[in-house]
Amino acid sequence: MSQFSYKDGVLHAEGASLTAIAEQFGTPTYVYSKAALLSNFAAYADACAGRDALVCYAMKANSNLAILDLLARQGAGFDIVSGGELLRVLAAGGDPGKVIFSGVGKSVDEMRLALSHDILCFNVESIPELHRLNEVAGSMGKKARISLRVNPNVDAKTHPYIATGLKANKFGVAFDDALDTYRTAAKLPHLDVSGIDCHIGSQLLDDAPLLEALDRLIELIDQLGAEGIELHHLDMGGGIGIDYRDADDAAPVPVGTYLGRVFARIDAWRAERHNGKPIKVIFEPGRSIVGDTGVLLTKVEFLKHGEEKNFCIVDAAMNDMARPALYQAWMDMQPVVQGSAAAAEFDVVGPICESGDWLARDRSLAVAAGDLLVMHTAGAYGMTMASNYNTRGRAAEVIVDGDTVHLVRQREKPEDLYALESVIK
Ligand SMILES: Cc1ncc(COP(=O)(O)O)c(C=O)c1O
Ligand SMILES: N[C@@H](CCCC[NH3+])C(=O)O
Repeated sequence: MSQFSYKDGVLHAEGASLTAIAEQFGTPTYVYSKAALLSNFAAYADACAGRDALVCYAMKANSNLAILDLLARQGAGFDIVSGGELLRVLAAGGDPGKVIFSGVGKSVDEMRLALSHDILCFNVESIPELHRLNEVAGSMGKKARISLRVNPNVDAKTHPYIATGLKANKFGVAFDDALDTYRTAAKLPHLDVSGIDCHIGSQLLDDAPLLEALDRLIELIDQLGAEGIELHHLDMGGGIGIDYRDADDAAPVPVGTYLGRVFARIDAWRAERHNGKPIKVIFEPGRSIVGDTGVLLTKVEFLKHGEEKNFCIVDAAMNDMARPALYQAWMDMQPVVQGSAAAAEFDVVGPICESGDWLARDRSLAVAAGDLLVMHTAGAYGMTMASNYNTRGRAAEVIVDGDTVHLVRQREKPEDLYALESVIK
């Protein structure tokens, strides 16, 4: 159930009115619902109950410390892609023993940091990375647990910029090279070959491609087992999509249904071909944990009636939310107060000097200058992809818990944005 709903014509996040939040904290502001976050995580935790499974939240989707802290307290692990993300997990009190490290370009320093905190596993994406990790671990007198990210060459049927499991993508080890790469890994003295993983793309509404990828991973686990290379975990990556409320989109498969299908396949395989041996299952969801927990609250600066189009110019921009500009993503917009003006068709745009600075196109909106608008389903890949383009400070972030609103990130002040710079004397 959405935690964002109208009460007496005013949009609320849980028990807090978005008008009051804008008055207190200004705009643009990301507003998250704690109840929505906990309920999304519970969908994964419930489906994993009683099983050897771990949910490693892909924190690139939203890495605010308060969100990490709430998830860590629910038992979440974390999927990280940089040393900086590991530092955030530690700062939020997360358990490094539940951290997996993904990404194609891990640096020596990042490997050292992760090894010094004894993370659960490195998801390795190439042979040169295997050698680098082996050397770094050796120099520290450690063994690094690794899994290979295998590219199952499955079409995820999502936007090309967020599909990752095709041969043409930079990610993972090619399926046909995987056996050889495992053989190489197994010979390296400072690596402990522990698992296999894949991640075929993001915002998948159907789980069929994910299950196809699972079948391919299982095939490899069988082949490796026959050579004496025993794997202890299987990591499905992230990818389950969410409902952006776009009427053109199909409904996403529910999380519980998807996980149920994964476990059913794994159980059948273990019973029939794996001699009942255990295998831990890891998931790396990002968007489906945080996407619908947040809105971006913004104010209308001006309405501008052009020759061909009407523009609703707001104080949020592509630096706050890049998804429309980057992927032509459709994000739902609604006024905070219902019925303040007659509806007209607008492009909702920001103040940045780029024609690509738009948040929504061709939308019927009943708004006047000075009104508040929200962009829905903005909790994932919103704030984490924000920038300071045009020397704009990034937005504030608040979390609503019942009728209490907690400021969890202050608005950046423009005068702080050049603090690291200096002129040549
Ligand atoms: C390796 C990896 N794991 C997990 C995720 C999280 O994906 P999603 O937000 O679609 O669940 C991503 C991002 O697509 C990723 O690259
Ligand atoms: N940033 C993308 C998703 C990419 C996921 C990272 N592998 C989005 O906003 O949809």
